[in-house]
Amino acid sequence: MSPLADRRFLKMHGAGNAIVVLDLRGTALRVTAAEARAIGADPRSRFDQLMVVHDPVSPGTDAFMRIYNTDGSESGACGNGTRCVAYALHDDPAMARPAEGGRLTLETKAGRVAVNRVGELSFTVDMGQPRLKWDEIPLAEPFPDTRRIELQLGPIDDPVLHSPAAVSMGNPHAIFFVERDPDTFDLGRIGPLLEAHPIFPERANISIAQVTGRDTIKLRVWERGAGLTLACGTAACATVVAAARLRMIGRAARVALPGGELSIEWRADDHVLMTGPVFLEGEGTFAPEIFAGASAG
Ligand SMILES: N[C@@H](CCC[C@H](N)C(=O)O)C(=O)O
Repeated sequence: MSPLADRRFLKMHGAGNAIVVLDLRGTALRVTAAEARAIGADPRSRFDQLMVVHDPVSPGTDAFMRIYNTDGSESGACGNGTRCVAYALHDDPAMARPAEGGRLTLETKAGRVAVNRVGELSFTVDMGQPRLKWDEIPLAEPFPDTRRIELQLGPIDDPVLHSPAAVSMGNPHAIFFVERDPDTFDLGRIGPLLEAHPIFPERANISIAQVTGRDTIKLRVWERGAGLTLACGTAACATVVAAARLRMIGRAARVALPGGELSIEWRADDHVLMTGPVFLEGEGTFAPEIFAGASAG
């Protein structure tokens, strides 16, 4: 029997990105990859990301977050999930602790992020500094320090999809800028091929972005380990950074995703701020039977 049986969770979304929040503070429990897959496979707790809240690790932080994709893999960052965790730590009666009011500092395996509440259901996350040098985003071979990767796409065979920008926001992103509506691309077919392209030994989140104005971008994302999602906060951040570096926009933009809109600002001090909504759909407890056969990591 999994120790997660009957544990309470929150079902939320951030701009359409499906998030489950699980509070494991005060315990030594750790979610295995198999348990994460089992939770995501149950329609009651279906998620794009499972955000597991642990006791803080470093001084000056409020909590440590482990972030799981539907395939059980872990990520160093999740923008939309971070806003959901911040909401839970502020407002959920079972999770909020009086000392946690105001600004929160949350830690992941990729580093710290600071979160400010800017509205009842709206949060701004300081996502930290983007990493742009090729040796800081996992790539299989050394590449010249040019702004884009040259990819041999083979089976994709679409002359428009070439030379993505690569940006790490604590997780790896490859962004294809295109001049037509991202909806006209078959991202469900292209995404898995690119996610697993041998150039990305840790795989990558794949974005198709259209700059629609001086401060507006339309974006669709195939997420590493999760597939097509309605929104991806770190992809929106990475896309604005890449577009600004390519002089396609200024340093701030509203990013329209299928599930909602995020406002991104790449500040002069190099930090990327992401502002967006959260929505609480409900809560539940994990049915013990979903973990049958899910004990292996
Ligand atoms: N949806 C997230 C990103 C989640 C992690 C990603 N799939 C990865 O594996 O890096 C977001 O809002 O940033």
